[in-house]
Amino acid sequence: MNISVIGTGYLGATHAACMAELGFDVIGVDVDPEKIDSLSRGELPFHEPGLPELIRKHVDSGRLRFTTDMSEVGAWGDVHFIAVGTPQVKGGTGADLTYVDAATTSLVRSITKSGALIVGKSTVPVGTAARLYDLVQQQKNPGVELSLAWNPEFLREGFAVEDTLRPDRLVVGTRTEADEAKLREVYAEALGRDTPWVSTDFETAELVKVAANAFLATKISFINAFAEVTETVGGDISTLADAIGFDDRIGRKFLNAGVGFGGGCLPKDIRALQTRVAELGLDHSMKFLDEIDQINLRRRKKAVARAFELLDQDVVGKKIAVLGITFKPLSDDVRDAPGLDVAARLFNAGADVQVYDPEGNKNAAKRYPRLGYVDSLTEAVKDAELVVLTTEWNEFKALTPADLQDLVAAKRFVDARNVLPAAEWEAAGWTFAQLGRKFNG
Ligand SMILES: NC(=O)c1ccc[n+]([C@@H]2O[C@H](COP(=O)([O-])OP(=O)(O)OC[C@H]3O[C@@H](n4cnc5c(N)ncnc54)[C@H](O)[C@@H]3O)[C@@H](O)[C@H]2O)c1
Ligand SMILES: O=c1ccn([C@@H]2O[C@H](COP(=O)(O)OP(=O)(O)O[C@H]3O[C@H](CO)[C@@H](O)[C@H](O)[C@H]3O)[C@@H](O)[C@H]2O)c(=O)[nH]1
Repeated sequence: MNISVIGTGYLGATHAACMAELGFDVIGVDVDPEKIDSLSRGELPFHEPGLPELIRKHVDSGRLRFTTDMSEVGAWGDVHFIAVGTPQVKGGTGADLTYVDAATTSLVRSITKSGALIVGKSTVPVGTAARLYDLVQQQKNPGVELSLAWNPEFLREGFAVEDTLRPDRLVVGTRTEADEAKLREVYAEALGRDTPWVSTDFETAELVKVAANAFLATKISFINAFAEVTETVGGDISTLADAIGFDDRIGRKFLNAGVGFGGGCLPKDIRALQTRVAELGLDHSMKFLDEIDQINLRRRKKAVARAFELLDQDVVGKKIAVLGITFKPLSDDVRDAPGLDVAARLFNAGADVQVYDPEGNKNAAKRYPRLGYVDSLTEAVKDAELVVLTTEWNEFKALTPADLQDLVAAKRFVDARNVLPAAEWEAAGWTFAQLGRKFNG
């Protein structure tokens, strides 16, 4: 079976390489020639653990190729996955579907192989698959049988390869048994490992994806709302999370309080869901997600407020080291990253911000070129009046007071991810603040 993947970003490049790993011949298609050049050389243009090795392996074996020319896959592919971006629309809160629409239209026009199946993987508002199904039927070439299915993706950046090869569930929305059977064939190896297979209609498949992300976002903002309370009355947010997490109906995962969620998925997906549901006339059903968003955004302001408190409300000209700029560890992705937001706010307030992230500096510099970027933790913290930890890379989680005390100008630390032992830092003479703990100055 020949497989094409349209869109070779974080999702598409991973999916293409993993499909090759499962034994298929794969072509990845993208409109970005630089991305395609890099992938064709076997080089991954972004950071994702384990993926460079897989891309290299299958480019070398000849099983994986990349092109900017859609017509190459039209006569060749049996299954075409759509993995292009669905970012937040500029100036609004809904999903921008122009890339999905453009990719589908140009793909459909190029397909000459009858019996091919187009499979949407991008995260889309409910109703998109049905609309695209009609578009496919209207625009397909004469004499060509073509169908469409929706197969949302649940991979996490940082674990993308593992999550694709060993997914915790597979969800497929189809309109015919033949389409479902074809997708079973694609995923036969994963299913051999007892992966739950959820076969459903288009609408459920689309909604499962955004429901999962909305639930995860809600869990994070739930604990962060309690962090606002413990910051005021005292108490320890991590102990609270541990204690409720022992109840396996609740579970401890995604209850880490801190500077909140970011990335290319959770923030835009909860906004797009609310927007879509309101469009459908159900203004109130997802209104709570607005509060989830607001709680999350307040966490970034709180991290900045803590920095101000530690510097006696005067940040102008003060050197502040910001450790971690990506939205989470093991990724170079800075889309809607809380750390980058915090760094930019401190810079805009007049601080001399020096950022260090093991993988994210390059992407962050494209968005905020005026921040200072350095290549090591040591350079970032040297002579700093304040250190702010915003992404919990292992390198930062392993820090001890002794590592920094001779480098900094003043022993002040904001741990905005609550990953360091506060008592130890305080005992070593640091003015040490976390989110979700009362700060007594
Ligand atoms: N990043 C993740 O972890 C993840 C996980 C699950 C689902 N998703 C969803 O997957 C989709 C893609 O996300 P991403 O993070 O990979 O985005 P991305 O921005 O990294 O990649 C999108 C790619 O699509 C390409 N593209 C745009 N228009 C195209 C066209 N007409 N033809 C061919 N290529 C085109 C872009 O050049 C880009 O390389 C989104 O809907 C996202 O919500 C992402
Ligand atoms: O307890 C927690 C857990 C996570 N986060 C933050 O939440 C964000 C998102 O984390 P995560 O969900 O691990 O990252 P993504 O790679 O964006 O993955 C999410 O978004 C993807 C795209 O839709 C989905 O496929 C995944 O299932 C879903 O977890 C990050 O900023 C984390 O720092 C917290 O603040 N506290």
